[in-house]
Amino acid sequence: MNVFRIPGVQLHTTGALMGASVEDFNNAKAQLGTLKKDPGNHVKLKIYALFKQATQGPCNTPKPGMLDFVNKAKWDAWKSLESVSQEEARQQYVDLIKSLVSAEGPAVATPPPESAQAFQSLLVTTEDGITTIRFNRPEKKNAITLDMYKELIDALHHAGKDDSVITVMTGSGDFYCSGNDLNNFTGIPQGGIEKMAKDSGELLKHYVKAYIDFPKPLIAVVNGPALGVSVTVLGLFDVVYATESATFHTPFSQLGQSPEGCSSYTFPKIMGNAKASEMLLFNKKVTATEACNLGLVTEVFPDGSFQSEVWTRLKAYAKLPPKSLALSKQLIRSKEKEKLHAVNDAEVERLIERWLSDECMQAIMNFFQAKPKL
Ligand SMILES: CCCCC/C=C/CC(=O)SCCNC(=O)CCNC(=O)[C@H](O)C(C)(C)COP(=O)(O)OP(=O)(O)OC[C@H]1O[C@@H](n2cnc3c(N)ncnc32)[C@H](O)[C@@H]1OP(=O)(O)O
Repeated sequence: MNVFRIPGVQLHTTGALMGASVEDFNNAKAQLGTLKKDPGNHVKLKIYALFKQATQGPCNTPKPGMLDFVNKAKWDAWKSLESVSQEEARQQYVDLIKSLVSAEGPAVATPPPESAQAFQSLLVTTEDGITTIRFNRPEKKNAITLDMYKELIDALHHAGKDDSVITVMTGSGDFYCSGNDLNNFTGIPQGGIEKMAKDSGELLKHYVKAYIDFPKPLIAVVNGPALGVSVTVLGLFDVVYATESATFHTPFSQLGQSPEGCSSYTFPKIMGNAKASEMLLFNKKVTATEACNLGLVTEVFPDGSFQSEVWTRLKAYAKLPPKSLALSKQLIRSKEKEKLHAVNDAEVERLIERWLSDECMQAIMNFFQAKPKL
């Protein structure tokens, strides 16, 4: 029995684990004991929670008392992963330990690999020639906060320059991403609501620009339902693989908003005006198969074999000549880059007006007053 002792947190590593990569999991566990630097309480709690979720599944112990701070923090961390499958938790555990160990790499002059950057709401790893950017707020269906937009811009910037061959975006837990975090528009900051809308517009413009200008093959692994801005930017990906239970929903008019992510141009181009209008104007939620028929999704896989089939394929892609891939992608995308930037500017300008509208404010209040979900 190995015990990795963190003050107040003990991980006893016994018992059989589900799934095929017990060896990876055990290796990660062993590597945990070699860490030289304390990764901090936030990361330690995440390690603890992922370990429990991977080995025992959803939290099944009674909630500790309020004054039992350490055990309550551990309980909350584990509980927050209740929608994460054991297989997913095990993968995240392995990914997180790898990123911590690679951050400590050999003490040499070269900076630690970009993939080692620890983000608050993302899990970014580089392995087998693939940089994976994983939305990592499963307890909030991977909704994107303002800071998360900045982290995603940063992660894409580094992925575009690191030594990986392709970049993959996917989600933790049972959702791919539920789009913009609607809390982004609730607190009115200093400078008032106009400044908030303008600043959000600038942030969104840079966020979408990061996709337009991304230099390498960018692949979405849509592991569950996708909403809003996580759907609209799919038109800027090179390949979109989806599990059969995934859905794609852009509830803009319901929220008093308007399309972003260049979808006002890419969706009609991909699927025709009428089908694009059903999604972007009339809030039609489509299944993975329907999205594939529309051309938004490249291929749909059975839920049971999705992860293994897709990652086997992606690892094969990552063995291809990197410069040929990047330069061919740029050839395909360069013709429309100017147009896409102009569309992004126009969409952001419209959204700034929408965010200041009564329609939008009322729609967001409705959401938080627990009106029927979208
Ligand atoms: C810089 C600014 C850029 C802005 C760019 C604009 C983009 C446009 C968009 O993205 S529009 C789309 C926005 N997204 C939504 O409107 C989705 C809202 N969420 C829902 O409808 C539902 O939560 C759901 C369908 C995604 C999932 O429903 P389910 O019943 O399965 O789960 P819960 O509702 O209980 O969700 C679990 C907790 O997660 C919180 N949450 C989920 N999505 C969001 C979100 N987008 N924003 C904020 N919070 C979200 C939900 O509130 C629950 O939290 P709780 O456990 O604390 O209650």
